[in-house]
Amino acid sequence: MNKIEARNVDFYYGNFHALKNINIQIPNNEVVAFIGPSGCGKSTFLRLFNRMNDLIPGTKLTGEILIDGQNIYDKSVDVDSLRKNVGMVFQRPNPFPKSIFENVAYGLRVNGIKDKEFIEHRVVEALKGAALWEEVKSKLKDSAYALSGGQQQRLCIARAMAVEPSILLMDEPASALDPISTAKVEELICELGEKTTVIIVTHSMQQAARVSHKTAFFYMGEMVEFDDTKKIFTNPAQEATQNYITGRFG
Ligand SMILES: Nc1ncnc2c1ncn2[C@@H]1O[C@H](COP(=O)(O)OP(=O)(O)OP(=O)(O)O)[C@@H](O)[C@H]1O
Repeated sequence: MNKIEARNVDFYYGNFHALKNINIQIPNNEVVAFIGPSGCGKSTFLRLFNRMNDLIPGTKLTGEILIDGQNIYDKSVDVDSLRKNVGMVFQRPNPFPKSIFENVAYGLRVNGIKDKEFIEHRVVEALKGAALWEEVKSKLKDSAYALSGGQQQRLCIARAMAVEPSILLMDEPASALDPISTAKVEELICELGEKTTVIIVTHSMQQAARVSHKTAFFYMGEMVEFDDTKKIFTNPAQEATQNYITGRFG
């Protein structure tokens, strides 16, 4: 079964038709990149997978989004549990005004976990998984704001991963980072993709090529092409994709 499937998805902000009849099937434990020019709908589509667009008034969705075979817009779906299973990392690191430790423990506490040892274990594992442990192990009680931007972003990844989501959504996660931090985050994405389905929106085609197994190209609200990343970047089926990857527009 596919991990994520979109069937005939249309999405509107008021009268504006932002996504047009999107169909996609995303397998389990792969990294998928969404690319395309600014305003083509990548982030809008990404946010449908954890129902983040529900928070925007005047929006309308038709069609279905299935995760593990279940339509996540079904009335019976509990949105909190959905968001626990579908984590998200944003463009700018957004740590909470709390200690490094408490940032990562946050999701566990919100989920009602009280076992101190368990929480400690999970926090350490998540920080190690986010390749941040060595840099922060001696200052777990310090404010997260004392970290660099790149460290804060890895902290946000650790925070998202601490509750063990099976899907991680990343909206331009490295666009605010320097090249060294970007390389660390990219390495992390490759590792996470071994046990998590990762969807990453990126403006960097090099980044998409480095981290993803599959790539979807969007243009003006449509998904023009979805295929193996190698194919998209070497021999795309559509002329619009070819034009975009060769820098003829966007
Ligand atoms: N909250 C909103 N209200 C109204 N229109 C919106 C809203 N968010 C996005 N849009 C519009 O929907 C379209 C798609 O936006 P979206 O942010 O999904 O594009 P994108 O491909 O992620 O762009 P970028 O690469 O610049 O982040 C754009 O035309 C945008 O102006």
